[in-house]
Amino acid sequence: MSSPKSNKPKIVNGPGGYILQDVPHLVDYLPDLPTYPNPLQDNPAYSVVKQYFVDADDSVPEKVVVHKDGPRGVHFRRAGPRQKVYFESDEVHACIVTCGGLCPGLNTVIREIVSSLSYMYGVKRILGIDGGYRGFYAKNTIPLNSKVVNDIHKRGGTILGTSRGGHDTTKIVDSIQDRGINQVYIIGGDGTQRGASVIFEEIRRRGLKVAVVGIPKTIDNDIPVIDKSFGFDTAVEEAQRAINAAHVEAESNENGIGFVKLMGRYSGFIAMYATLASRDVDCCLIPESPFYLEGEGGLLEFIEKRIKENGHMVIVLAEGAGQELMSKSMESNTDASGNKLLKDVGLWLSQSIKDHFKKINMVMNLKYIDPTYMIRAVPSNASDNVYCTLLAQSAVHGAMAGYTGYTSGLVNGRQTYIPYYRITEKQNNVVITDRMWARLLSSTNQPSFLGPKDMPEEKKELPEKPTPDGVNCDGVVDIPPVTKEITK
Ligand SMILES: Nc1ncnc2c1ncn2[C@@H]1O[C@H](COP(=O)(O)OP(=O)(O)OP(=O)(O)O)[C@@H](O)[C@H]1O
Ligand SMILES: O=P(O)(O)OC[C@H]1O[C@](O)(CO)[C@@H](O)[C@@H]1O
Ligand SMILES: [Mg+2]
Repeated sequence: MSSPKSNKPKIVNGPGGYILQDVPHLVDYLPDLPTYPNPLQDNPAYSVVKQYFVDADDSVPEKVVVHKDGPRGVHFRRAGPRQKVYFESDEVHACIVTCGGLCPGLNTVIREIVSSLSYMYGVKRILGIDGGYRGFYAKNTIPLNSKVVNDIHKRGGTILGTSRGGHDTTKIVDSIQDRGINQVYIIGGDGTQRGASVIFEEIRRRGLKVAVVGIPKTIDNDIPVIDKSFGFDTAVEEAQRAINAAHVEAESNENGIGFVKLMGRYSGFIAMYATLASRDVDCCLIPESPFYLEGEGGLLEFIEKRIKENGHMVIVLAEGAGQELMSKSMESNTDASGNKLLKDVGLWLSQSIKDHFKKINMVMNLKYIDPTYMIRAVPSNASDNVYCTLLAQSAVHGAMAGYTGYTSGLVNGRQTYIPYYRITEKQNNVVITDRMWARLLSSTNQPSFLGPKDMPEEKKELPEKPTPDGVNCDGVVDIPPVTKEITK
């Protein structure tokens, strides 16, 4: 058994400040692995496609907006099939697991991983892990094939079941090893990808020929680097139904307020995009943008003004917004994964608004709509289905090509392989000093509820300054990277 070589990030530096934040490969710690011709070269569907195989040097830039004299910046390895593969078809024993909260498109991703493995690479042994990470050691597995998954994309949820908590690395890797699994596809959010990273490290430590692949899932869109997560568009679309209903109710009642609470624990993307899409919303409240209720410039003053002007209004609230305003006595707990369990800000804020209008003796009709789970329990829409298909196919191509320890993700419209540390190092949040939030503020014509002096310093997006050696590492972890120079 070979010993692991290095667990440091693989960084390749090139001319003009080019940086490739590369992903691990099985040969990093198993250097003598044999390769095989990719079976796709004999597949009639692909043999007609010119340049179907991805060039080994293809990479995708993280940032597409550049300055004339700026460095070329960070790049990720382009996803797709390679000429050579590191697994023979009948050698592959794959498994798929889904973890964390539900998200539209989970079943599509499962279906497409199974289809890609079966139809493109002739793989016959694929297992579903039942009920998230703990399913590896506490439950029976579910055999998967093209027939079993044929129409699952039409259903919401995950046919494999999901859970929070239960990540016992040793037991999970023991189970992988005992079952002879050599490709692990892990679909989940930020917590899940952290778990995948730990599993990968343990597999590398044990020197196993096992590819560990993450597929990012989160309707909150809180995973960094990627353009957006699958299911997000579907969730935003579904939220429109609630906002429409809120608008109809608000318009039809005297001084009506339609009030919609949407998901978004720490990141308010769903509320922001649902608001931008709808145009019926007068006020959007998200966790990243603090607000206050009472007094000049406060939320209640704004609501009163808008009602007096328009006779009705619609408010969209992300569940994580305004948590700090609620009584400290309303204790919050954590879930099995350690995520903060939120207090119900929707009910609390509805009551506060009602109390305010009672106090000023003004008629007001508030209708509170909480579609929380409805927006994530639906099957994915057409565009998310296509997205899920590309993600799943890319994930499979990467594992077959021997890459491991990566998340398959869309960056600037291209499929890429992203090293785990970039996915887990921080959370994706709405930057309220960014143009997108400004666009929302001008669309709703709501105040920011912040004076310029209150602007959180750390949220200000500073122009990127090159590091002294002329390259911009943009938050790369502080472990010294394994660096290689490209000279061409
Ligand atoms: N730091 C970590 N190390 C190992 N495992 C983790 C870690 N964080 C979370 N996990 C595991 O990942 C799984 C999913 O985590 P979590 O419940 O936070 O959901 P998630 O993947 O972030 O999805 P979402 O938040 O979008 O619903 C859980 O089984 C949890 O035990
Ligand atoms: O009730 P559950 O399943 O823990 O999920 C709730 C959480 O899941 C999320 O949708 C993230 O997946 C959050 O927005 C929400 O707070
Ligand atoms: Mg999460």
